[in-house]
Amino acid sequence: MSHGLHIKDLTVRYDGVTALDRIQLNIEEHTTLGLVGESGSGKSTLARVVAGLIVPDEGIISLGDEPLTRKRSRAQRKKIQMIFQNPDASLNPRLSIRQLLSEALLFHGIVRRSELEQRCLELLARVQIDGSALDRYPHEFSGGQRQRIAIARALSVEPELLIADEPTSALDVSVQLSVLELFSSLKQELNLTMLFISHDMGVIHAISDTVAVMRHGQLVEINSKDRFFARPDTAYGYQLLSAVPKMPAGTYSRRDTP
Ligand SMILES: Nc1ncnc2c1ncn2[C@@H]1O[C@H](COP(=O)(O)OP(=O)(O)OP(=O)(O)O)[C@@H](O)[C@H]1O
Repeated sequence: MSHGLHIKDLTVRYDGVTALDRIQLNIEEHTTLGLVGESGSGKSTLARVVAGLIVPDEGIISLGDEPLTRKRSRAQRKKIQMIFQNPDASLNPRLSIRQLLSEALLFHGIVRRSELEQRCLELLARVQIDGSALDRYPHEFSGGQRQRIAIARALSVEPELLIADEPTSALDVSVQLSVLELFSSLKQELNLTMLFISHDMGVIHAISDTVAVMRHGQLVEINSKDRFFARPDTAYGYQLLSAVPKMPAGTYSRRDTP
């Protein structure tokens, strides 16, 4: 089996409700899969089960040749990191940025203590946060900056797969684009393999190589980004694309006109 993520017959039920129904999916190494679908279609459940936060009822998740066990080892947990919609989900408010980054680095034995500070500064630089942040606390930063710090923390352990579940949706519109641009540049620089969830087709277009469409717990279409946006294979894919509001020419108000 090639590197990357491989999912076979993955099923998750919540109290009898089938949230994921025999999902088959591969994400090739160094590519980004954009996952779309209406609210309640199962996107977050897929993210959480791949991240190991939910145990599936059935199915197999493998990274490269390695099947991930139901109870994951520390080494397996390190390999898949997740960015949430709300960065506070992964940033303990009582820890300084230095502690937040160091904790993960030491826990997984990534660096020696003597190299910690240097590595923390490199991680912050990678997400365009000034080194003076090290001894500050999450609440001292804006939402966009906190999301950058959460990204630095996720990247600190050099994961094989990064999962981002609506990572820009909770941010001010003014910073959404800059965080998306950060994901795009990290993707290039670090050759990341990503599962990226968004309901925003513009975001999916900007970041994805492949697009997967979920509906009622099933994957109904998997397509290359270019093909999906030019001509989706399914009527449902087409419906999702046509629901995107378009700005018809000539609708700018006078105030916006230079
Ligand atoms: N903890 C839970 N307990 C019971 N049912 C759940 C739970 N989490 C999700 N569900 C149900 O599972 C289905 C899939 O939900 P999920 O959150 O994965 O969808 P989603 O596509 O991520 O939606 P959204 O875009 O709104 O986040 C829905 O029917 C939802 O109501």
